[in-house]
Amino acid sequence: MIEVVDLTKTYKKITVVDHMNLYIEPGEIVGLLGPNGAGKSTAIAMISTLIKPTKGDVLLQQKSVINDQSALREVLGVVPQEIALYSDLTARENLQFFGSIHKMPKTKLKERIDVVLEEIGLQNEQKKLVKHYSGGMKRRLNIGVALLHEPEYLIMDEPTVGIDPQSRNHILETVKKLNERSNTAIIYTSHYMEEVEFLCNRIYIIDKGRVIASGTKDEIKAILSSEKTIRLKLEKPSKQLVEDLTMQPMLSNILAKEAEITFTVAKDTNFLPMILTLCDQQKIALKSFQIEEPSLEDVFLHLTGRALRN
Ligand SMILES: Nc1ncnc2c1ncn2[C@@H]1O[C@H](COP(=O)(O)OP(=O)(O)OP(=O)(O)O)[C@@H](O)[C@H]1O
Repeated sequence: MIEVVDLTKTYKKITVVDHMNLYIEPGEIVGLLGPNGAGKSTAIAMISTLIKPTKGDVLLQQKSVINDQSALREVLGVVPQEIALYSDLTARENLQFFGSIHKMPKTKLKERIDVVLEEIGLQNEQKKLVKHYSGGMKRRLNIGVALLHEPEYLIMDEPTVGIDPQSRNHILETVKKLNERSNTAIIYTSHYMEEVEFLCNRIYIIDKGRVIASGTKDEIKAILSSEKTIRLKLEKPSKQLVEDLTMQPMLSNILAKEAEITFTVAKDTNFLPMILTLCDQQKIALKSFQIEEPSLEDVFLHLTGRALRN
């Protein structure tokens, strides 16, 4: 098990990771969900011992790895947010180069490269130069590099940023299969709620360097058990209606996106007559209204008053 205890990082008096506590057990997928700048990358740079914490500790099997990283490096793979590949080499050559850093024996390395190319779905493209790869293929190879030494734990820092939806799905499926087939434990950071919901057994919601909620999806959503989320679909966007809704004390977390408005209300509130009256007064056609299951996005909004993504 890897444990993070009161992990803190301060740059020039600004605390960007603030007494963070979390753990990951063998074989599980844990999500760190938070908006840009929440401190996720800084936290995982400390967990993977790339930077030193100002305070706190990282433990592997209850032993600190801050001053002696060797045991952690053997069992941990890190997929950085930035692509770290040689673009004038092929995929196979990149894997050979990074494998040689791990000082793996030649035959073992060849075996691992074949397995990894299969895991990331690049067998047929392995002889292409990386500079001719799509963004999604580069991201997959970036993951492959971290898998060469068969890590028990893998940290992935926003591995789907900046790629098309199809490549994104491919990466999500790769991560899921990797966990199922090899039982690799994964710490997955993202600001995409859908990815974290799809992949993770447990989730830590991070904001301003702090863990503001943690648990299974159901445990986290239970934070909102006394509220319901409503989605209104209008014929066309209405600024006036959004303003009027904002004035209603029974509604909170009002978000408008084009002709859709969402808000939360206490579970037993009868809000519908008020909405119908407002639409009637302003001659707004209401296409539909739905009561929704709360999402992790709603929990974030409830806890911080801000949306996860702007
Ligand atoms: N070396 C540094 N010196 C000063 N401030 C830093 C440094 N590294 C990070 N920060 C600040 O720490 C905060 C957290 O950054 P971090 O990259 O960890 O967030 P994040 O959640 O990973 O966001 P993103 O998804 O944008 O990478 C940001 O405000 C950032 O500007």
